Amino acid sequence: MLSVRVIFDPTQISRPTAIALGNFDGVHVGHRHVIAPILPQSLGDRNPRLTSTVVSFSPHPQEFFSGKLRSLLAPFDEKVALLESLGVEQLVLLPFDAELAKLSAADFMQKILIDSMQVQLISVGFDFHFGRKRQGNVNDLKNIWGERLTVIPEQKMNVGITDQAPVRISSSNIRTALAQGEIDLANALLGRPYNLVGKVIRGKQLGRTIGFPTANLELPPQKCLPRDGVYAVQVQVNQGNASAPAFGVMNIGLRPTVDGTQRSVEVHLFNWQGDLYGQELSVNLVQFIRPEQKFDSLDFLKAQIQKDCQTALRYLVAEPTLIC
Ligand SMILES: Cc1cc2nc3c(=O)[nH]c(=O)nc-3n(C[C@H](O)[C@H](O)[C@H](O)COP(=O)(O)O)c2cc1C
Ligand SMILES: Nc1ncnc2c1ncn2[C@@H]1O[C@H](COP(=O)(O)OP(=O)(O)OP(=O)(O)O)[C@@H](O)[C@H]1O
Repeated sequence: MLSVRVIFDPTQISRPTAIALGNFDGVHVGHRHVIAPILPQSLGDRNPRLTSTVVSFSPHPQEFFSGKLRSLLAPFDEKVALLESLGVEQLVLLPFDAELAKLSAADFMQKILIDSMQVQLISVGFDFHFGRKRQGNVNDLKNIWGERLTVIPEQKMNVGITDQAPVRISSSNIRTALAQGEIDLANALLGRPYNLVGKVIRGKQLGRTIGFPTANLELPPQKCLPRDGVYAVQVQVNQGNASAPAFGVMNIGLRPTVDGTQRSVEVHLFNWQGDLYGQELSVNLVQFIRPEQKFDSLDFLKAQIQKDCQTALRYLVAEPTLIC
């Protein structure tokens, strides 16, 4: 597979281009509909010269205006890997600054899309807006690109078994589902299990004293964490070029029983022996089991973790495959 080129400097853009425009945090099911028309396999023989390109802003406009970092479903490395797995050839990160924020919709189309990127084909979602104060919309793009513009209608999903209204597939709805521990919903909207990838770092090493050693994960600072509590998880232990699958339980939280003050993300792997320090774990969330609690003693905590492991195992064996 070709690796995706990441471009921060607009003079380096490989052009002419076929582009999908947007932020694409998490590269969820809706995003994949928007990206599909500009992938090399869709361009085919009709447009062999166009570079398949995703265009986002960096920093995200909300970060620029608020001065605050957003929490992300897929921080930079993860986003690049996800786009690469789809077959995207180029990710252009337009530097969002005061000057770009001031560009009118007409100037954005002329200076950025036409002059700088030589855009031949465009795909966007129905509600895409651009230019100063978000004044530009799909009609403005249509006036220039005509039939060469694809507008993807709103993608929704039926979830649950009752007569609930379909849910919009959006990064915001996935973040909300994670914050509420609704892992089934988050995973359905993403089209894959929500995943935490991090290096194993040293904890207080108390876990082994209660019979449940845990691998403490170091995650990218902007990674969106789900609700604090205990989860059933599928894990890949990445050791150099090899990787080994495992089941386990994960706790996210402050660990009030041992007077923890910093939020930690720790995983206990079933039937695992050996040191994991420095190795990378890729953890798929399968099911939220319970909120974190303060126990009166380590013995009570230990008894509860034993029950958590049994509960997790029931969910995990019911999962058809181990997808990482
Ligand atoms: C499945 C599981 C559930 C846990 N639940 C709680 C909990 O409800 N309350 C709590 O204070 N700590 C909880 N913990 C965290 C333990 O306190 C922690 O693993 C232990 O203190 C070891 O920490 P260490 O890895 O820093 O040594 C849980 C850990 C695991 C693996
Ligand atoms: N459910 C959807 N249906 C159709 N198009 C979508 C959908 N979600 C996103 N898009 C489109 O995908 C592109 C990237 O959008 P963006 O990343 O802002 O999406 P989002 O998931 O709605 O994010 P957020 O929830 O943070 O607003 C845009 O062109 C947007 O219009």
